[in-house]
Amino acid sequence: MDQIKIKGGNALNGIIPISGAKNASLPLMIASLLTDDTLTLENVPHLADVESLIRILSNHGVDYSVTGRRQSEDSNYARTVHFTARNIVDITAPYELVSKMRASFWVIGPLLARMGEARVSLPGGCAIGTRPVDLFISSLEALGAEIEIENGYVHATAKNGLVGAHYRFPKVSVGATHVALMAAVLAKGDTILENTAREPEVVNLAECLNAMGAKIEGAGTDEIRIAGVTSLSGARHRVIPDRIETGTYAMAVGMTGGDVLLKGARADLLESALDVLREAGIDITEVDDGIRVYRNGNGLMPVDVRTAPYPGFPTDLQAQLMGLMTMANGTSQITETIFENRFMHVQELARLGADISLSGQTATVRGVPKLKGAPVMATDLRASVSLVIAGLAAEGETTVNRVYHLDRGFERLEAKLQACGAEIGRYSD
Ligand SMILES: CC(=O)N[C@H]1[C@@H](OP(=O)(O)OP(=O)(O)OC[C@H]2O[C@@H](n3ccc(=O)[nH]c3=O)[C@H](O)[C@@H]2O)O[C@H](CO)[C@@H](O)[C@@H]1O
Ligand SMILES: C=C(OP(=O)(O)O)C(=O)O
Repeated sequence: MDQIKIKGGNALNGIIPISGAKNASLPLMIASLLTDDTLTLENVPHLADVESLIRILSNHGVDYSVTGRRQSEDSNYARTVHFTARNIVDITAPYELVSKMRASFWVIGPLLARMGEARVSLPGGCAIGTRPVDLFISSLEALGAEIEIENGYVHATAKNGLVGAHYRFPKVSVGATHVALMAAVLAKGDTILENTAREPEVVNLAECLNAMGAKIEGAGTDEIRIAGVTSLSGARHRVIPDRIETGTYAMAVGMTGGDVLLKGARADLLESALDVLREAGIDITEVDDGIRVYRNGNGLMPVDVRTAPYPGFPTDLQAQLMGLMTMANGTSQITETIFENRFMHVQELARLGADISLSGQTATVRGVPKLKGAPVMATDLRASVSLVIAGLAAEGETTVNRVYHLDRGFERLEAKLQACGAEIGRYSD
């Protein structure tokens, strides 16, 4: 199993290209199930989750092809991928595939809308919480689906098609918003969805669906209105830059000091996180081709933060912020409000010398003057990268085990950091 080894202490200086967003790519790829025409997505990152979803879509009968880099593209890696779901050959998403990646459950929306039936394995919980699917079920039922749960599978049917409805989510959910949106675009009549997630990835999906011929208004607000259409066509659409990768590297620079251009990043996608980093004393400026992050030798200020749905501080940056605050000049309080168990990184950061205590959903982080390298264990995607951030500043060597978690969501992490002066490498044991 691969390990990442880091020799801490080097400042980061240079350019880090920001990849296409994992959490935008996944729903966009799933949207290809809604049409028999080709959906072309630009700026799709090379990630384990993208590859897993390609396997799931292939099982439903989706063909895909990748085209090479074009003259206008400055990244060697961004891919343009074409997805064609000419014929859906299987409406079942089996346990073996869905259990590998939660977002694959989302195929339930387009399969139901296009085929009138879907049978999708329950995704189950994961290291960060129980993650139920009740909101997916109640919103699809509102659109006229009949749903039964049998043998670990959600079986949804709408033999005469879905019907537009007025539905209010009792709780904000990114995934359930994506799915209800993808289902409602092909429903008969109008749908109003209230208390919807406002995440930029929802906006990116709605723009793609509109380019395919859907009639959606209000994405990015808490009320989305959809006028159903009978069919969708293909389209060409670009995946937005990854705001979580952006925030992660900004925090890495905050941790080590240095001066880095996050090339292609969009500040408007993560204002609340950038505000927190400014409060911590990191210099952040929006420039023509991205975001410049700079910190000189001054210490970091502590911050108090609560995670919240967009536009609040993202839960997907909570672990990284905790890594950063381990070396602040004072005590920070970080409260997790989205997932009940997203603190697996606390004990691993403690192995590096961090002083963190947990009470309920709040972590109190007392800054220490230095961290010391140690072997640590990655437990989930964002927890893993918080250990990398801490390792970049720790004295001596940090070995991060189980790095397959990182490969789910960070494209070429070691190469990007090495290019800015970090001593970091991957080894197989
Ligand atoms: C692939 C992807 O985009 N994943 C993101 C997505 O996950 P995901 O879409 O799974 O997260 P949700 O927004 O749905 O979850 C928010 C909260 O709602 C709860 N919930 C959700 C659905 C449901 O039917 N019932 C229910 O109770 C969840 O357990 C959680 O406590 O948004 C999360 C919150 O920003 C991010 O951390 C994930 O990175
Ligand atoms: C929690 C995440 O992903 P997922 O919802 O796929 O588990 C994440 O991207 O941080």
